[in-house]
Amino acid sequence: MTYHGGDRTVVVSAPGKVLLAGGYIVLDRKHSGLVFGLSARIHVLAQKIPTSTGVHLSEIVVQSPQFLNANWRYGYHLAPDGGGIKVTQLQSGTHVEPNHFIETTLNYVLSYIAEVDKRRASHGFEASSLIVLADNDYYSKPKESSSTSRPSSSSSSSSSSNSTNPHTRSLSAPEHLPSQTDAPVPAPTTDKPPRPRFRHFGTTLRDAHKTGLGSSAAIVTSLTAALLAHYLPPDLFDLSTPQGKRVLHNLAQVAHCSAQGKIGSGFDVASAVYGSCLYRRFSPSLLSKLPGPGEPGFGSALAGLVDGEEWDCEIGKEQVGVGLPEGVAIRMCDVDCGTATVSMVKKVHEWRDKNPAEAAEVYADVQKKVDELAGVLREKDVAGITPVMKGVRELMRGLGKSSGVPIEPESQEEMLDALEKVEGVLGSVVPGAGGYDAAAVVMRDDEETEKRVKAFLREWSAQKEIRLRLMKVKGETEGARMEDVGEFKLWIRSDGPEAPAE
Ligand SMILES: Nc1ncnc2c1ncn2[C@@H]1O[C@H](COP(=O)(O)OP(=O)(O)O)[C@@H](O)[C@H]1O
Ligand SMILES: C[C@@](O)(CCOP(=O)(O)OP(=O)(O)O)CC(=O)O
Repeated sequence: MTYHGGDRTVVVSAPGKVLLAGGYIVLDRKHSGLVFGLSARIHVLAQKIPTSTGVHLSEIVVQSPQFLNANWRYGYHLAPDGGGIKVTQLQSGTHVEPNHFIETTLNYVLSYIAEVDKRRASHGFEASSLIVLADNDYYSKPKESSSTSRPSSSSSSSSSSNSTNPHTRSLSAPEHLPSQTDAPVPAPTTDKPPRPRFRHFGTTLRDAHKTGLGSSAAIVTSLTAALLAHYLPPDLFDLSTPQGKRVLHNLAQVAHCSAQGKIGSGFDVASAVYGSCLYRRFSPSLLSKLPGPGEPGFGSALAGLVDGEEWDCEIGKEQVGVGLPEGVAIRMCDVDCGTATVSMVKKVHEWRDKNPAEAAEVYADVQKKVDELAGVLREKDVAGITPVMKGVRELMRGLGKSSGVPIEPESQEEMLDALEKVEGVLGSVVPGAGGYDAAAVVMRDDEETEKRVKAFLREWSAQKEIRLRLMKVKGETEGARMEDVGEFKLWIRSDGPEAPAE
C-alpha cells in the first residue's frame, strides 16, 4: 500500500545571485560577503505521474524543456544498511547525458524525506514529474540561425487557448505533450514574434552559454524545495516558515556542496533560499563526517545533520535592509567570456598561505568595504555608493595583482572606468570571483540611464570586438518562494488531477 504524503502539484522558484563584494574572503568563516538575489529565477514544477490502477511506476522524471536532450528518468531503490534512497538514471533510446546536480539532489532529498516522514514506506514514492524552467537571462541568446530552427513557444503554442498569456506562450510543453524535437519548424513570418518568457535555447545544456547567475545553486534549491513541498505534508515542510527555510537551506547546501565537490562558500545557495544578505559561511567540517549517498547510515546521518543545531552560518538580512535605495538598481552585464573560478580560488589561496600577514591585512580591508557597502545601501545613502564601490574595486584589483590572478583584468578595468563615467551609473564591480565573464552595475533605475548604458556597451563592444550586453535581470531581495501553479498551466499534465494553487 502506498502512502500519500501529499503529492501536491507545486511550483517553487529560487533566484540567481550576485556577490557584489566579498569574493574570496567569504570562503573564510572569519569574513562575510554581500550577496544579492536576482530577478532571474529557476522554477521547478512538481506533479504526480498518474498510473493505471494496479500498476506501480517507480520513476521520477526531470525535464528541462528549454534544452535539447534534457529529459532524465530515474528509478530508485532503498539502499541497504540505512544508505537512504539511491536513484539510477534509466536510459531508453537516445543517450541522455547524466545531470550530476539533478541526480545528486534527488539522492539527498529523497533520502531526507524517507527519513523524516516515517509514514512513507520504503517504496512509498509515487512517480513524479519535475519540470525545470529557467528565466532567459541564465543563458546567452542563441544565435539567430539556431533560434529560428527551434519551436519557440509563440509559434508552437500560438493555437493554444493560452496563447495570449506570456507565461504559457513560451515553449511547446514537455514530454507528455508533443515533443519539442519533433515539433514542426514555424513558418517564416515578417512579424517579430513576442519574446517568450521561457525560451528554447536550441542547444543541449552542455553547449548552452551560461551568464554566471548561479544556475546550479538556483536549480538545486528549487528542485529541493519542489520535492519537499510535493512529497511532504505541510506539517513537515512549509516554505513560508523560518523552519521550512532552514531545512531547505541546510539540505540544498549539503546536496550542492556534494555535487560541486565541496569547494564553494555556499553564498549562492544561501541567496537562492534567503535572497539578499550579508553571508557568513558554515564551518566546512560540518559536512566532513557525512557518509555519501547509498553508504551505510547515510539516511539518518543526513537527517540528523539537516535538522541539527550545528549549523553556524549567518544570514544577515537586517544588515542588508529591505531593499535598495529608491530609484537605484543593481544590473548585470554579460561579457560573453568564461572565467575559471576554481583555479582562481586555488591561486589566491596559494598566495594567502605563503603571505599570511599581508593576506590578513588585505582581507580585513576588503571586509571593511563589504560592511560599508552594505551600510550605504541599507541606509539609502545614494551619494555614499560611488566612493565605497571604487574602494571595493581598488582592493580587489590589488588582491588580483598580489596573487597573480586576473580578478579585475586590465580589459575589465578599462571598461568599468569608462562605464562609470556614463551619467546615472553610481558604481560597478567585477562580481564574485571576478575575471572576464561579468560586471555588476549599480545605477539609476530609469529609462534614460538604461539607454545610455546600453549605447555605451554597444559602442564599446564594436570598438573592442567583444560582445557586451546589459541583461534584463535586476537585484532583488526575495529568496525561494512558492509560485502560483495557475501560471504554469501549459506544463500541467492533462491526465493528472488539477491541483490546488499552493
Ligand atoms: N536549466 C537547467 N536544467 C537542468 N539542469 C541545469 C539547468 N541549469 C543548470 N543546470 C545544472 O547546473 C549545472 C551548471 O552548474 P555550474 O557549472 O556550477 O554553473 P553555475 O555557475 O551557473 O552554477 C549544469 O551542468 C546542470 O547540471
Ligand atoms: C571566489 C568566491 O568567493 C566567489 C565566487 O563567486 P562567482 O559568482 O564568481 O561564482 P561562480 O558563479 O560559481 O563562478 C567563491 C565562493 O565564495 O564560493
